Amino acid sequence: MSTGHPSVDARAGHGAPARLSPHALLSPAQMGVADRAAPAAGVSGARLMEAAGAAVARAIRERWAPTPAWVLCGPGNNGGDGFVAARRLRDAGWPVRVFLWGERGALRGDAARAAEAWAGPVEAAMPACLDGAGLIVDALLGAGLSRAPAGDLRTLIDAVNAAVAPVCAIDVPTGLDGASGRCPGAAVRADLTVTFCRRKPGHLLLPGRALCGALICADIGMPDAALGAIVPAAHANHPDLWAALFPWPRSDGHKYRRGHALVVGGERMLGASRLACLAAARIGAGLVTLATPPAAWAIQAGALTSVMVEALPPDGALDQALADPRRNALLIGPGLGRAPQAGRQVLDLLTAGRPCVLDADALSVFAARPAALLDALHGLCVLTPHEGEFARLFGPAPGAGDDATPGTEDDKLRRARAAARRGGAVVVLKGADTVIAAPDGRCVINDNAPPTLATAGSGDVLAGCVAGLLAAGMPAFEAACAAVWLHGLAADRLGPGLLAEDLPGALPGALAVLAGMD
Ligand SMILES: NC(=O)C1=CN([C@@H]2O[C@H](COP(=O)(O)OP(=O)(O)OC[C@H]3O[C@@H](n4cnc5c(N)ncnc54)[C@H](O)[C@@H]3O)[C@@H](O)[C@H]2O)[C@@H](O)CC1
Ligand SMILES: [K+]
Repeated sequence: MSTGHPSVDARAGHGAPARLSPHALLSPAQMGVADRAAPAAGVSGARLMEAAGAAVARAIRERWAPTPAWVLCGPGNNGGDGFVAARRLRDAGWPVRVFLWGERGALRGDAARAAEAWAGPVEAAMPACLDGAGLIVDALLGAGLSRAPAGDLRTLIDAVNAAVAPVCAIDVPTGLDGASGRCPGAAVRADLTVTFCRRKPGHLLLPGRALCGALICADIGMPDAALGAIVPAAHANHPDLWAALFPWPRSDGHKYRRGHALVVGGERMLGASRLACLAAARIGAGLVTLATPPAAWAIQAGALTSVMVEALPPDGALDQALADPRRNALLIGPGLGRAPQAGRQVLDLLTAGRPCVLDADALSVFAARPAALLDALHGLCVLTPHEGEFARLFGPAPGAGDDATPGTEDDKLRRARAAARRGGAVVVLKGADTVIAAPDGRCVINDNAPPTLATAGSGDVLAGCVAGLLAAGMPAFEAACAAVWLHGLAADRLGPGLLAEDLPGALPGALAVLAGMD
């Protein structure tokens, strides 16, 4: 069994099923597979549903003081979880009312039994029923979303969102596609979402993440054997995935052993390449050299202290800069500009066959001829495009109004994975929900980046972080995951008001947190 992250899926022992990483993200369809496999592994669906509803009731009681809880149940097992949660809250002394969207007689299996066990009144769900609620529990639809909510359901969702009471969603806010994070219509906005067993990509990808509110993933006793054959849709970024490969300085090391990053800068936006250089040095490269057009040399040399600055020849040729093989990681893009020689420089760097980061203009300069870049990439390359740069190379994202079928993963995961496969390189598709994809199909979603990172120059810092870790010897995919995580943590520690130039100086604090996680 391969999960894409063998390093994190430890074997429990001889003959025991593999334990799926807690950072694995399972699509709703994969959760359904586990659900159906659970009884054969000794855990019935009814037991899972009881554990799920109990976990919801527990999470609610931990977050809110007793208040009238109105539970909206739908026609499937998500509704069944709602009936269990309602019973558990009532048993704890809370005032509870249950409203069903659909016919009572249409409930089946475990959900029907959960409704029986509730043994209380079940009213019809309609928008006016929300009056008087102190808390709304959304158990309308979960993993079973099969099309855009319409008609009555849409009206009900709108009413939930208009109500003043806080909302706890079971599994996913109704209307959210757990596979993609997209909402093919209206979706509930929750304050708390309680999901089960493992998170889904849609809990981390936007807009889904923003609809979930606080997220709790509860253990409901899913047996390992039921999860064993599943290859996760992705993983959530976490040091467990890459910390074993993190290139901490060695006590017997010297600066050359820590690697030498070469950054190729341009003639304008000089701060961009400086930010990248400082980040590369802070995160772990032993030496950093900035190769710059002659016209910018004096300014760059005057502004940088621990980074070496050298002038390129007037035609921008890189043979001299690349002559020293100890310059083992290359970065081009920040502040590069789109002059004709920029494209040639990018291709020359790729020809060197060394670990290489391509960012910003190094990508955009190929907008009119993406194949020229994509055919030249190799497995040691990391591309760090934002959505605009990505679209120039790989085509536009589906529009916001696009009616993707739920569960088809027509989203950032699919696009990043396809781009990585096409280029044969690691792709970091940036955003508040950055996705890192490898050509072999591994995919990681990052969720620690604060919105304050949306500021000029933060991408240059990220590109420098990746280059610094490549120079220090980390493999490309793990270097990209580590850089994105440390970049997010550094920003988070700075808080509001951060400028990109604060980030390199905040990396030591982020590195200290990482070191303390061992
Ligand atoms: N390990 C697990 O995954 C567990 C899952 N459980 C629950 O089971 C849920 C999944 O149950 P189901 O597969 O029954 O799915 P749901 O309960 O989400 O709903 C399925 C029903 O909704 C209908 N439907 C879907 N989209 C619709 C739309 N847009 N408009 C109108 N009707 C629509 C379907 O036709 C189907 O009848 C999970 O979300 C979770 O809450 C728990 O009971 C226990 C364990
Ligand atoms: K729900």
